[in-house]
Amino acid sequence: MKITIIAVGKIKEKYLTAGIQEFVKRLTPYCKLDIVELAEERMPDNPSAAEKTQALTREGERILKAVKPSSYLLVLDVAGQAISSEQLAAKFDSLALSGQSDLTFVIGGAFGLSAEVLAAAKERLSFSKMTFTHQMIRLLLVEQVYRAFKISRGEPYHW
Ligand SMILES: C[S@@+](CC[C@H](N)C(=O)[O-])C[C@H]1O[C@@H](n2cnc3c(N)ncnc32)[C@H](O)[C@@H]1O
Repeated sequence: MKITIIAVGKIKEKYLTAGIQEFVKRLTPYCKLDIVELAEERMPDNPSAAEKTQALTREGERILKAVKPSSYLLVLDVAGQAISSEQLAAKFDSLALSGQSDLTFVIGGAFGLSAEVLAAAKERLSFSKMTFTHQMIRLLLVEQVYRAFKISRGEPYHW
């Protein structure tokens, strides 16, 4: 399976970089994983609602350009659908069975994702009702992708 994570913004915390790298390494036998990091749009201090929307729209255009049209697009969105790790594993399996082995996950920046990106997604996934930083959610995502492969293969992990 080929998995691409498109993420807006850099990881600045060393402890998160180390955690993400660990799961990227662990995922090597299970999938080909690419992380595409896009720059955050510049925003004035205390942006107005219109300035935020404009910046999100520009960011969204760059995100959508980076998504391969044939890839199955899942976006991470606080207001999306909450699913279990087992359901994520089952989703990977059913997509692979249906011939879809190219998935793209998108993580938004500090102000979230544009309406266009949300509308383009096949699925909007929520990791809980709580909001995480874009840096933290990247670690959570790679761990959940790893967990999904372990579940799907019936391999031991910290259940
Ligand atoms: C700091 S959050 C953006 C918060 C923004 N106010 C919003 O409502 O989208 C940055 C990105 O992290 C991801 N994210 C943060 N918390 C999440 C959660 N609980 N579930 C899914 N994605 C989350 C989303 O992709 C979001 O665009």
